[in-house]
Amino acid sequence: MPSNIHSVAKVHRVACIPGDGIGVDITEAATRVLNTLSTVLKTFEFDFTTFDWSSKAYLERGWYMPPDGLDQLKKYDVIYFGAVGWPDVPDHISLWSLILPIRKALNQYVNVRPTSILPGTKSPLADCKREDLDWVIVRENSEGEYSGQGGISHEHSEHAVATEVSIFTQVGIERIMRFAFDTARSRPRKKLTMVTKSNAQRHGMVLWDKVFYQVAKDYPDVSTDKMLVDAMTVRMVLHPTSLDTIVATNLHADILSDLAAALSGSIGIAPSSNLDPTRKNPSMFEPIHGSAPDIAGKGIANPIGAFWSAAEMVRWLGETEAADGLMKAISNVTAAGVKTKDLGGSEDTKGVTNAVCKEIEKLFGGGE
Ligand SMILES: NC(=O)c1ccc[n+]([C@@H]2O[C@H](COP(=O)([O-])OP(=O)(O)OC[C@H]3O[C@@H](n4cnc5c(N)ncnc54)[C@H](O)[C@@H]3O)[C@@H](O)[C@H]2O)c1
Ligand SMILES: O=C(O)[C@H](O)[C@@H](O)C(=O)O
Ligand SMILES: [K+]
Ligand SMILES: [Mn+2]
Repeated sequence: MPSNIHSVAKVHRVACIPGDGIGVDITEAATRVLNTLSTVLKTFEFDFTTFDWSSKAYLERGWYMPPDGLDQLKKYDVIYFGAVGWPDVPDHISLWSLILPIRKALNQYVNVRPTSILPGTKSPLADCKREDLDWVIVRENSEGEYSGQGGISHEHSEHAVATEVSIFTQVGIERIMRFAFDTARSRPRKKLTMVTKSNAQRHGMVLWDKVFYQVAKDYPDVSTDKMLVDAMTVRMVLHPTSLDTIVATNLHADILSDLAAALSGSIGIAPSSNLDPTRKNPSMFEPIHGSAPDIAGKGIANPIGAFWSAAEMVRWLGETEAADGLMKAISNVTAAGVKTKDLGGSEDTKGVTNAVCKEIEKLFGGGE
C-alpha cells in the first residue's frame, strides 16, 4: 500500500472549442499555459474536453454543433473558445451556428472586454503613455442589433426586401446597466460612460438611455456621462485618459472594442469574457479577435489575448492566485521584449508561449 496521502486537487471541467484558423493555434497555446499553471500550483487541475465544432467540420459533415450541443456544454464549469469563421462558409452561417447560439442559450448576457497597454509595448497614439489608457468595455451580449429578428422577401428579384430588427428590452437593458455600474464601482475611478445613438435611433436607444439613468440613481458614488457612438470614436483616440468603464450595445461595443484593442497596441492582446452572472450556465472565454485567415497556418498569431482570456477564466473559477500569476507572467514576458510581429517583436506563437510557461514556472515553481 502506498503510504503517501495526497490531498485531492479541485478539478475544473473545461469545454474547449478551438474553431477555425488561428483559433486552433491560440487555443492550443492557452491550454499549454493553463496546464503549466495547474502543474506548478498543484492546488487544482483542468479536465479539458475538445469539441471539433468548426467550419472545416461543417463543410465535411454539414453541421457545427450536434442537436444536443448546447446541453453538452451545460455540463462543464466553463467554456474556452478560439474563433469561428472561414472564407468558404458565409460568415452569418458560421456565427449563427456556433458562437451566437452559445452566448444566447447559456444566458451569457455580459461580454467584458478590458483594454490596457502591456509593459514593453506601446500605443499607436503618439502621446499615449501606458497609464493613459485603462478601460473596461461592458458589451450587451444577448439582444440589441444581434437579436436575430428579421427576414428577407422577394430574395431573388429586384424587389428584394430585408429587415434586421434591433430588440431592446427593459429587462435586458437593466441587467447590463447594473453589471456595468457594479464594474465601474469596483474600479478606482468609479466612472461610467454610456454609449448610445439615441439622436437617430429614437425607440430602442431612447429606452436604453432612460434605463441607464434609472439605474444610475442606485449608484450615486459612480460618476456618469453619455456619448453618441460616433463622437465616442473621436474621444477614444484624442482623450483616452478621460475614459474608464464603458457600457455599449452589442454592435457598438463589438466595434469599439476592436478600436480599443488597436489603440492599446494590437487586437492580438484583447481578451473577452462572455458571462452568465447568475452562474446557472457556464461562462465562455475567448480573445476578441477572429480566425484571421490572412495569417492562419503561419504560427505567428499573438497568443496574449488568448492567455489574458484564460486568466479571466481562471479568475471566474475562483483561482485568484493563478489568475494574478498568469497576468504577471504575461507582463514580464512583454516587458522583456518577447513579442509577436503585430506588437513590433520577432517571436512566433510558440516562442511567446514557451516564454510565458517558463515565466509561470519561475514565479511559482522556483525555476531559474
Ligand atoms: N468571436 C469570434 O469567433 C470572431 C470574432 C471576430 C471575427 N470572427 C470571424 O473571423 C473571421 C475573420 O474576421 P476578420 O478578418 O474580420 O477579423 P480578425 O480578428 O480575424 O482579423 C483582423 C485582423 O487582425 C489580425 N489579427 C487578429 N488576431 C490576431 C492575433 N492574435 N495576432 C496577430 N494578428 C491578429 C488579422 O491577421 C487581421 O489582419 C470572419 O469569419 C469573422 O466572422 C469571429
Ligand atoms: O460578436 C461578434 O460580432 C463576433 O462574434 C465577433 O466580432 C466578436 O467580437 O466576438
Ligand atoms: K474569438
Ligand atoms: Mn468583434
